Amino acid sequence: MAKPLVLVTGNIKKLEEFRQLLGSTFPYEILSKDIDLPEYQGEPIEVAEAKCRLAIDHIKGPVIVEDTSLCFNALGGLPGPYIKWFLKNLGPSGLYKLLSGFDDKTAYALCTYAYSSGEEGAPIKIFSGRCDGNIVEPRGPANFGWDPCFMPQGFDKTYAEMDKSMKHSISHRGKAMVMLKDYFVKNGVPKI
Ligand SMILES: O=c1[nH]c(=O)c2ncn([C@@H]3O[C@H](COP(=O)(O)OP(=O)(O)OP(=O)(O)O)[C@@H](O)[C@H]3O)c2[nH]1
Ligand SMILES: [Mg+2]
Repeated sequence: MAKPLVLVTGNIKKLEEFRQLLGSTFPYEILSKDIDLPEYQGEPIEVAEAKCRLAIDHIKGPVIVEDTSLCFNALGGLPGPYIKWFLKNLGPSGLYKLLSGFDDKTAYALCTYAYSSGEEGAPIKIFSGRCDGNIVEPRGPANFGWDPCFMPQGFDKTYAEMDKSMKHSISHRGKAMVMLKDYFVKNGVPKI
């Protein structure tokens, strides 16, 4: 029997959105595993690849990992992959204040999925999704990370103020998931 795909994440909200986006009709079994993977430094793709390599060592089968960046254009793309620590220490309102000295409040959210079949020598496949927007004063429920201070371009609501189906239809994660699903539809999952 084929091994299930394992999404390795320690973040319950990411897992929740992953399951919602994947939908119930996805034809493969998905398990999740909370392994506290190290937070790597580097470009988003390098970070996702490094996480994926480590996840393969743990799972020894097909794995998916996700890394999320929030990039402020006025700061040359920072915090980027380091958003977790900025958020932890500053909160959404502190992220907004970080840009108080800049006219440019534009930012983009980036979701990078890295997938490997886990087989010896198998490549790591990358699927990225980007959503452009602005950093605003926090609005809406503070249920998930920086959602209250990110307002996607062309909308007057923050991610936090949107209902989930609206967020999913335009979000960084929603866009990455379209590509990930498309890959599995075309290639299937390995029978190992
Ligand atoms: O408001 C948000 N809307 C989102 O859609 C979203 N996606 C991720 N995040 C936060 O951004 C950081 C990424 O760091 P991250 O990718 O390393 O995740 P993580 O360490 O929490 O989990 P993982 O690495 O075990 O999968 C973490 O603080 C996440 O909570 C989001 N916040
Ligand atoms: Mg992490």
